[in-house]
Formats: sequence, C-alpha cells, structure tokens
Amino acid sequence: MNGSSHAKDEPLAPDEVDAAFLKLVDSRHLLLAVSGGPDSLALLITIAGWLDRAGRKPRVSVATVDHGLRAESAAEAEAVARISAGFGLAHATLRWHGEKPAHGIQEAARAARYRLLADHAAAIGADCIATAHHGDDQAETVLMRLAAGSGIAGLAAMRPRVAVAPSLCLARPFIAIPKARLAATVTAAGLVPTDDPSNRDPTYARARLRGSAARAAAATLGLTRERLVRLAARAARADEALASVAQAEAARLIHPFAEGNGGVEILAEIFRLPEELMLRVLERAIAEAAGGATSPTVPLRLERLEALASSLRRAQAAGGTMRATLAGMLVALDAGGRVRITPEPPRRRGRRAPEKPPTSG
Ligand SMILES: Nc1ncnc2c1ncn2[C@@H]1O[C@H](COP(=O)(O)OP(=O)(O)OP(=O)(O)O)[C@@H](O)[C@H]1O
Repeated sequence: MNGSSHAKDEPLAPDEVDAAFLKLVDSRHLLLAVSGGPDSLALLITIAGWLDRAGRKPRVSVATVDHGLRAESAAEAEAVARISAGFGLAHATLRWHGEKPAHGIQEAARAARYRLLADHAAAIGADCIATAHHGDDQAETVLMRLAAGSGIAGLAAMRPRVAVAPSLCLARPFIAIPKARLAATVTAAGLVPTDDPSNRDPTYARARLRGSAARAAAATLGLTRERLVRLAARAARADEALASVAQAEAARLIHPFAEGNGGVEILAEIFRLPEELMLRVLERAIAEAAGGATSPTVPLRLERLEALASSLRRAQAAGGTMRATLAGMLVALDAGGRVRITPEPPRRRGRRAPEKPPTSG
C-alpha cells in the first residue's frame, strides 16, 4: 500500500484501492470531501470503481466546500457536482457564509470547512467523512512533529481513521499513498483537476515545508516519504496499545472526588506506573475534572504535563505534599500519595496572576 512496488506515476490498481478502502466497508453512509483538486478527484474516481467491486457497499455522497475566497471557487464546485453526477453520486456545495477574518484566513477556512462537512454529514445521516490526505501530507506532518520533538501520539501524525464525534468518523484512505499516484489516477481517467494557488503560498506552514530546502535536508538524512509514513503507522500502533492500557489504568485509579465540586482523585498507585502511563492517566484525570469527559478533550502541552508529573513524583518520593495549577485545574498531592484535581477557584477580577509553577512542600 506504500506504492514501493509501483512506478511513481502509475495509476492506482484495483487491489490497492480495495486495500485503501478496507477500513470503510463497515460504514453505512460515507461523505467524500472533494475540492476538485487532484487528490480528492482521485478519491471520487476510485471510490466509484470500488463501489462496483465491493460486496458490502456503503451509501456514498459527495460535498464540496465553497469558501468564497477565489473567483473560480463556485465554478470548481459545479465541476465536482457534474463529475459526481456522472458517477451517480449525490453532491452538495457547502458555502462558507461567516465573517472572513483579516488574519489567519487559512486556519479559519479550514475550521469552517470541517464544521460545514460535519453539519452536512449529520443532515444526510452520513457516519464517516473521507478526505484525500495522502502519503506526502503524512510525511510532511511527521517531519513537522519530529522537528517539534513530539511524543509517540504526535509522531503517529494523521490517523487513517478517527472518531471525531460519537457517531461520526474521519477517514483518510490514501494516507500511505504517494500524491503522484493520485495525480496519475486522475490523468488516466481523463479528468482535469483544479489548481489551488494557496497550496504554493510560502506564508503557510505546510506549504513552506514543501519547500525544496526542507525536502533536501530530509532526503540527506534518509527521511524518505515511505520511511516517514512507516514511522507514523508504527507510532500509531504503539500509541493505540498505550491508550488502551492507559484507559484501563485510568478506570482503576481515577475516582470522583466526593467532597469537591466535580473534581477527581487519583489513587497513589499512579506513582507505580511507568512514566508514559502516568502521564496519560494524569492527562485523562485533568480532562475528566475539567468537564466530566471520558477522553482527554483539553489539549495539554506534553512538556507541561511532564513537568507536573516529575514534580509530583519528586514530592511523593519525599513523602511531602504539593499544589500546582495546570489548564485551569488545581492539582494537589496529599501526604498519602493521592492526587486530587479540582477546578481552580475563580480569580478576583483584575488580578489575573500568571499560572503558578508546581511548588512542593
Ligand atoms: N474545498 C473543499 N471542499 C471539500 N473538501 C475539501 C476542500 N478542501 C480540502 N478538502 C478535503 O481535505 C483534504 C485535505 O485538503 P488540504 O490538504 O488542502 O487541507 P489543509 O488545508 O492542508 O488542512 P488539513 O490537512 O488539516 O485538512 C482534501 O484532500 C479534501 O479531501
């Protein structure tokens, strides 16, 4: 599936397509996110072929988001609508009507795009959105995460399939497939994709990384797309295993804090866990204390979590107590080694103190 045994400009073969869509067979209704660019047109073309071959066929619909940022965008959405109709697939154009910010337009457009797609999925009863993120996107993401010194979860980069809401998943069937193979698939089908000039704008981080300097540096180190994609898959595998053990440990060690106002208590056994599991249980406890969530919803910076965990360990080893704040939560270690996490009391107006570093006592 990494395309290594295929020429780089070879269209996707049916068995590669079937392997890519394997994780989507249990979906009831798929919503394809198709911009009209080469990657997502390949998604449209190959899924149509796959539907002809597949035993169990999910219902498939298509949507194009018209961000209204370029003069051609309406015509591009119409072109996708026509191609979809040619394959017998329902298509909707979703327009971004909200206020457009002067700065950070790409980020705002992206957030609007995912919101419009999720709302449309709910409206038509789709249980999964499929995008055409590919191996080149994945390799870039892994490179950025490496450069940022990310942990295992970060190095796993974009997952082939994730739950984004209780009844909605986001699937990326092409995540291990080179971009050139997608373009070749579109060309072989005789279709002409649209060209989005913002993909080459050097002011955007992702596009910047596509710059020749970064690619050359990565190639010198042997960081090929194929290897980076493989690293992400292996990191995802390790991350899933760690997440499932962490979930079991969290269920065992985290309990509601009876006296408090929605806080939680972690049993002292947390200090016997390996560091990585301790961090994950701590993160989950903070998320639960923050909103009763069963999975972490508060994105915490790994460095801050690591600093908190090491302060807690030091204080516990010395038999002391400790208080610290993190992400609006008060974290308190008692002399018995229990860690209680409660929402920080509201600060007095006009006296917003900087977040306190951990203090041990
Ligand atoms: N206007 C659009 N309408 C529908 N789907 C889109 C649109 N733009 C992008 N997509 C979907 O999102 C995928 C990724 O697109 P792109 O690489 O441009 O996203 P991005 O801006 O880099 O952000 P991210 O990768 O985080 O989604 C595309 O392959 C396509 O499936």
